[in-house]
Amino acid sequence: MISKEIQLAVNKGEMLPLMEEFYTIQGEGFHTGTAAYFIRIGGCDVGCHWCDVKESWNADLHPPTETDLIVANAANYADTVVVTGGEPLTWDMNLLTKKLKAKNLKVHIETSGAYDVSGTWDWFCLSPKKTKLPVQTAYDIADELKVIIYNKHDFQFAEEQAAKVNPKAILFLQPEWSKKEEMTPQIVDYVMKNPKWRVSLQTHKYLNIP
Ligand SMILES: C[S@@+](CC[C@H](N)C(=O)[O-])C[C@H]1O[C@@H](n2cnc3c(N)ncnc32)[C@H](O)[C@@H]1O
Ligand SMILES: Nc1nc2[nH]cc(C(=O)O)c2c(=O)[nH]1
Ligand code: SF4
Ligand SMILES: [Mg+2]
Repeated sequence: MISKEIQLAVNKGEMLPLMEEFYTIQGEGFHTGTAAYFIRIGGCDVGCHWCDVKESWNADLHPPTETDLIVANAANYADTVVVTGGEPLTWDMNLLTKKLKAKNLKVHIETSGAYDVSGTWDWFCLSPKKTKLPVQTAYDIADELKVIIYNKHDFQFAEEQAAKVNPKAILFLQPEWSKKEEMTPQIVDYVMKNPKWRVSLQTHKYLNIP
């Protein structure tokens, strides 16, 4: 059990359950190949059965960490920070993003968009999930839409999500990692037939980096 004071600080976004932070190369989506400092915040109850970071789900396993400390660490690395999780929008992201931006960092998010949007984002990557669809604001502000393809039906889901997202969003299809042998060729065919989409691969896994 954490104390009432800590719970209050977490509610205000002064502390966040930090799972890990690491400097690496953005592996996915529009900014693939560019250096970024990743902040992975614990806690998610969206429940994707193929989630590649299930250890993040239980927020209680990740120590509430001062937002100021997270920001101080991030500022020592690249000029771009990617906030991910878990589901970062489980928490109030206003203070974290305000403080990161005060250090002149560009602030990106990886999110399912399932919860109310907090924080100010230079890049908003929306990866919608069938189990908990995004809130309207997430569709409105998304810079990229990244749909995970686990089976054939997911192409249909991708089109439904593309119809909901703002027209400026850049559209990506990304194979679910365990199904990549089967689904990547189908994605390649699909993108050639439907060139409004682009292919996104989890390149960090091919590179053996975090
Ligand atoms: C682990 S999630 C964390 C952020 C947020 N909860 C979300 O889902 O967007 C980061 C990204 O990895 C994607 N992802 C998770 N598991 C995956 C898998 N097995 N194969 C491909 N992409 C995956 C998610 O869709 C999301 O775009
Ligand atoms: N290199 C690298 N790129 C990523 N892009 C999104 C990631 C995530 O887990 O949110 C991720 C990740 O875990 N590692
Ligand atoms: S929303 Fe993101 S972190 Fe949560 S289960 Fe799905 S992929 Fe994993
Ligand atoms: Mg990842």
